[in-house]
Amino acid sequence: MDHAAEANRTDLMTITRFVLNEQSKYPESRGDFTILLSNIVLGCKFVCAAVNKAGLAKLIGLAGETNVQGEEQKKLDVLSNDVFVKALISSGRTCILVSEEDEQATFVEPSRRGRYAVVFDPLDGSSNIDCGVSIGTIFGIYMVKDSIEPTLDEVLQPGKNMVAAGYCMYGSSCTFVLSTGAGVNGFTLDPSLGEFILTHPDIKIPKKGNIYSVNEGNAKNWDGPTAKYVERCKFPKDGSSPKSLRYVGSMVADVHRTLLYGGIFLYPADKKSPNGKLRVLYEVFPMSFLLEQAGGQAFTGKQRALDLVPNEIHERSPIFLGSYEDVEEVKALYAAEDKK
Ligand SMILES: O=P(O)(O)OC[C@H]1O[C@](O)(COP(=O)(O)O)[C@@H](O)[C@@H]1O
Ligand SMILES: [Mg+2]
Ligand SMILES: [Mg+2]
Repeated sequence: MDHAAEANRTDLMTITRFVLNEQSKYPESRGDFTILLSNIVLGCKFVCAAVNKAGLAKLIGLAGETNVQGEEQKKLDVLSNDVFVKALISSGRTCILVSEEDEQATFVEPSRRGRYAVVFDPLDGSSNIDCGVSIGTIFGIYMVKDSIEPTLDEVLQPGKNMVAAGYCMYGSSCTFVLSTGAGVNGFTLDPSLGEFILTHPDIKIPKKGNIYSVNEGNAKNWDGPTAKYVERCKFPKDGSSPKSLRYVGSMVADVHRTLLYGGIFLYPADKKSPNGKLRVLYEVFPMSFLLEQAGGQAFTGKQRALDLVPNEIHERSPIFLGSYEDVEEVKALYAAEDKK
């Protein structure tokens, strides 16, 4: 192997340097975003370490509280939430925080306020914590108009207005995936260095995939278009081979695989949950932002997911996201249904 040529082709890039490079493209930038992101990265490293030793450090199991969603909180849900609230406030760059684990939004006290609002799911895939299956953290960032007297309107707005979104997956390796509106990049944590290194530059999702990802246990309650679409995945009429089913039950893990391999992830509405299960602000929006930035698309069953305007911070929405052509097929089925 021609090491020199190889060395000239690749770049040993940490996430800090990557974001500083991005920042240098905006001469007027004060570095606020870079500081905010470095605290989010620190929070992810902290949670990654806690997840890795969860079984040893008695961090498995329930915390004994219930969150606003009526879900029993896991110890790691509570710990991760505390870590991110601290990391975000101590960045001095945020004014509003919306967390899955907190009923109300947190308004940062004036002396520590900055001009970003952060919506986040501190620990996603909670049902998989105790069995050590991949889980993650999801976040979205808005630049607020008025950091002096911020109101909830700063976050109750379309996802397309976010300035950045990302997730960190705590799996066989710890992977941080980020978009600041100019493509999607993935970084892998080198535990020996404690550094996130650029390993997945400029991620582009394949136009079409051969994987579908859904909790088929809800099938009896699905609406017509969803049932028809999944039927087609299993019994294609166009002579193509059936899609493979993959479902981890952690949105971060199912979306990460979809982003890299292509295909579609869906959590549709059904008779039991007419708005689906996943939350608009800190699950649907960040993942839809990343998918669109990678060349895929995200659809609610009615509209482009990023055009949604939520009315309240824990609002849910059905979601179909993934490869462009696969989601296009779902959109056609809903359009046909609407015509009936
Ligand atoms: O068990 P179900 O109904 O398939 O739901 C799985 C979905 O619920 C979630 O676990 C909800 O997220 P939280 O774990 O953050 O509450 C998603 O990660 C996942 O996609
Ligand atoms: Mg979640
Ligand atoms: Mg969660």
